[in-house]
Amino acid sequence: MTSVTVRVPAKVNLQLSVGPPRDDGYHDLVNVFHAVSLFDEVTASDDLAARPGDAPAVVSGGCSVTVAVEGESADQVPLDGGNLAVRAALALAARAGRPPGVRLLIRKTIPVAGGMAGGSADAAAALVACDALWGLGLAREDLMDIAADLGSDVPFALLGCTAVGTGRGERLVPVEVTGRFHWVFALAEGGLSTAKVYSECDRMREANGEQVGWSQAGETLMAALAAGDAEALGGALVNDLQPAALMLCRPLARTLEAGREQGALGALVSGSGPTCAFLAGSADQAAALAMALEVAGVCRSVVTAYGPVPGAAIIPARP
Ligand SMILES: C[C@](O)(CO)[C@H](O)COP(=O)(O)OP(=O)(O)OC[C@H]1O[C@@H](n2ccc(N)nc2=O)[C@H](O)[C@@H]1O
Ligand SMILES: Nc1ncnc2c1ncn2[C@@H]1O[C@H](COP(=O)(O)OP(=O)(O)OP(=O)(O)O)[C@@H](O)[C@H]1O
Repeated sequence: MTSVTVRVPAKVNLQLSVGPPRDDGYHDLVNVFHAVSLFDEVTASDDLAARPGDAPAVVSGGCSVTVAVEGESADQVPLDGGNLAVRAALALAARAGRPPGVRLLIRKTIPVAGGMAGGSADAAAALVACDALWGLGLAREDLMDIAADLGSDVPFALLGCTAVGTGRGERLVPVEVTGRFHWVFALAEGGLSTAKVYSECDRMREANGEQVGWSQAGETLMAALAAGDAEALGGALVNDLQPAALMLCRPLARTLEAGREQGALGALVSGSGPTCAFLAGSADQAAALAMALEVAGVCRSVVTAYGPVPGAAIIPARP
């Protein structure tokens, strides 16, 4: 039996500027992605023998994919063709002369439907793992193309670190960052649908008669990243989806306020939410802030992480 394990990070959006809805239903973005040290792992193996308790295999074009999920909110992750990692394996197989199949095991730490691109991360990890397992050796650009078809956040999960995404968020330019930034994430009860948050954003803008102008990556934000200046970065964080996420999930306003009161350098909803992200000045300050948020009881649970970290990468086999 041969297996390949890939570790892949979550993301937080440092700037998420959302344009008007396009004809295809998507929105043009200026999306400053930042990969943080909260990781899922995806193991791809060629052991295709059925095991008791297996979900039915998803078969397409002669390729059979079985998936199992462990860890954070595993019961909320689909085990059928709706699983993004399964879709990734099948998309790669279609491109690669249809290998017989793969068994995927996903170990989740990234919150499900939390605005931290957990499903996208698993899709990116499955691409890298299956590419290695099947000995395809596809070029990064080819994996990036397949990733972009799977979802707007998937290419960034391959790339990692910090990058500006335009278009749907799939066209990426890496950003130079000095040092390491320390984050606290307040995980919420339940999740938010990304599509619903975008439509709520459109609805609120229309109701408020808001005109949406052209945007670019913020100069203060870029300078803060280049200088490794956490205080400046905290003041420059922007998320256009935040009002919509707060409208759909009212308790988040209190979570953000609690973090600000406890001295966070910046506080915002991560992507489409409902996870809230807080920037701290050091690892010690992040630990203290995490403790204070736990005590305040304003969320389901709290985790700390740092960024930037690299994108999906193979890790050595465990003995
Ligand atoms: C909110 C973010 O996580 C920020 O990085 C992303 O923009 C969402 O990326 P994602 O989850 O990979 O989203 P996709 O799977 O591509 O699209 C899901 C849904 O989100 C909406 N969507 C997504 C990306 C985008 N640029 N405009 C959109 O309007 C669309 O309704 C789409 O049907
Ligand atoms: N491998 C996967 N892990 C988690 N959810 C998945 C996966 N595959 C499919 N899904 C489905 O996708 C939905 C969104 O999950 P995900 O964790 O990717 O959300 P998200 O982090 O809010 O995404 P994003 O930040 O990219 O908008 C889930 O409710 C789940 O039904």
